[in-house]
Amino acid sequence: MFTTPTRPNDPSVVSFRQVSKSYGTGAGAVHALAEVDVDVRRGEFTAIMGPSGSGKSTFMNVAAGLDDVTSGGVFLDGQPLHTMDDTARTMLRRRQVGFVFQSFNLVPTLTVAENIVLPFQLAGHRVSPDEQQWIDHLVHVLGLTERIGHKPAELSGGQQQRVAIARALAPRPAIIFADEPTGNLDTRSSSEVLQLMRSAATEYGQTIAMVSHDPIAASYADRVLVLADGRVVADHGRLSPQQISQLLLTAEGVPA
Ligand SMILES: Nc1ncnc2c1ncn2[C@@H]1O[C@H](COP(=O)(O)OP(=O)(O)OP(=O)(O)O)[C@@H](O)[C@H]1O
Repeated sequence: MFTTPTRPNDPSVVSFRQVSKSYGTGAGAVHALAEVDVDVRRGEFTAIMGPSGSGKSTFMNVAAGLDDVTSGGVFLDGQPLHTMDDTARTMLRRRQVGFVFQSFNLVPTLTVAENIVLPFQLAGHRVSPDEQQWIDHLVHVLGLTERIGHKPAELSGGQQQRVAIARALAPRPAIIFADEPTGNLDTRSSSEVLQLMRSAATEYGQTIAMVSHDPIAASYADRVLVLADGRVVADHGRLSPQQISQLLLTAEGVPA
């Protein structure tokens, strides 16, 4: 029915084909996503913006296979999430999706090193020498070498988020979803974290989709998507914070 799924060499990592997601039925139904057709392109850093309730979290949850669609097709790295069962989606997510959250979500009892290799352990996968080299490289470029044996509570917020980014990048997933990654950080740590995500896309070709309300954060992205009432109402290349603020003001006034 949906004929253009992504494949590993395709330019899209996530494809939405006429995706709708509703909560409830009848007059009281909420259409969190309404016939969304969009691709998240490989190697790009995409910002997903929009007012509260516009569907950003739903977009991310559906794209990551955490939530079912009501109708339409969702492809993640060429795999049709909408036809897969929970177990298959979980396996795919463990291999191909990294997450970075506002609240860092590190395991408090584990060291930095142990947190970073956690995705490998959850997938029941032993870290190969090549993967260990990559992890060592990430730890170095993310400035975590001195902190490798520390627990999260002994780190600043910015350092904790850098650990979360290392953990997300370590398995080289097809895509990293970042949900307000700078929401709990001061200005300086925010710009460090955003610059690191920017570099991950430019230098490693890492695909990143970031949900954010912040025009400054979104100005680091290659592409800015704006949702309103469950629809994509704007789709732009790189923009300045001022242009993004203006875009949000306009987009919020766009009828669904
Ligand atoms: N589990 C649910 N049950 C019912 N309605 C829901 C549920 N989850 C989300 N919604 C509704 O779907 C719409 C989109 O919600 P969503 O959380 O995706 O928006 P958002 O853009 O991420 O908002 P915010 O910026 O406030 O986090 C909202 O109207 C919300 O109330």
